[in-house]
Amino acid sequence: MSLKNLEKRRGVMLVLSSPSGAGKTTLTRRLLENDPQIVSSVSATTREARPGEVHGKDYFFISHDRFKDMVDNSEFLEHANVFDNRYGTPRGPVMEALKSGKDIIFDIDWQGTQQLAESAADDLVRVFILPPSIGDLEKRLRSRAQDSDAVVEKRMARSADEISHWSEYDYVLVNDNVDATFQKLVHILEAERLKRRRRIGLSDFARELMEEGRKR
Ligand SMILES: Nc1nc2c(ncn2[C@@H]2O[C@H](COP(=O)(O)OP(=O)(O)O)[C@@H](O)[C@H]2O)c(=O)[nH]1
Ligand SMILES: Nc1ncnc2c1ncn2[C@@H]1O[C@H](COP(=O)(O)OP(=O)(O)O)[C@@H](O)[C@H]1O
Repeated sequence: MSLKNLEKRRGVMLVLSSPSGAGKTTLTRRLLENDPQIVSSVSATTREARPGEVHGKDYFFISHDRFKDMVDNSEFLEHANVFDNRYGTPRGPVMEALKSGKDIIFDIDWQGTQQLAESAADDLVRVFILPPSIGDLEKRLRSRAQDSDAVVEKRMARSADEISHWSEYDYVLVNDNVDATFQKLVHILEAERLKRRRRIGLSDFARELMEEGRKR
């Protein structure tokens, strides 16, 4: 057996959740830029695009009617209402990515994470991002300068609710220094990729080693 076969593995479904503004999007972008083995799940949403956001890259920006059709046709792996809008993970691209041995990163809230935990517990790795303080969270939302004051207020008002789900996650990172947090995320992913249950080629490899060992 070649060592190449040993590298075969099931993809990781890496979920990042946090209160809005804690840094999920920043960390996701960095991971995608630095690691060709991971792709991102592009959600569909009924919310308006922010300046600079690209349809099909950041989100699929769709109407409420279209969203409802997709729900009715079971096209979502999970979906939820967040901040008066609807958000959902299209099923097809996730299945394709996992089949081709890629990892896939999801920027979804606690409701979506719970749904994925029901349907794909073995593949899931859940990471919760906390801000160093509520003051920092607000500063980050305002400095991002892409939402109106009213929208920022709404996101801040929902932050405690989102944070209350922190203990449902496998890992919790406090995003104080973004470089340090990113390194921790990379280490989590590396370790999860090495987990025995994901490594499809391992049992054949070990069996062959044992057979050869017994012959000596
Ligand atoms: N359940 C679920 N939540 C999502 C999905 N896409 C985005 N979200 C969550 O919706 C919330 C709002 O996202 P967004 O409007 O982009 O604001 P942001 O959190 O400031 O980036 C965040 O908590 C996201 O994680 C999805 O497909 N499903
Ligand atoms: N560790 C950090 N320190 C300071 N600012 C940060 C840090 N991480 C992210 N930011 C900034 O905070 C704002 C919100 O981050 P973002 O990644 O959009 O959060 P989320 O996707 O969780 O809403 C952005 O302007 C981003 O550049």
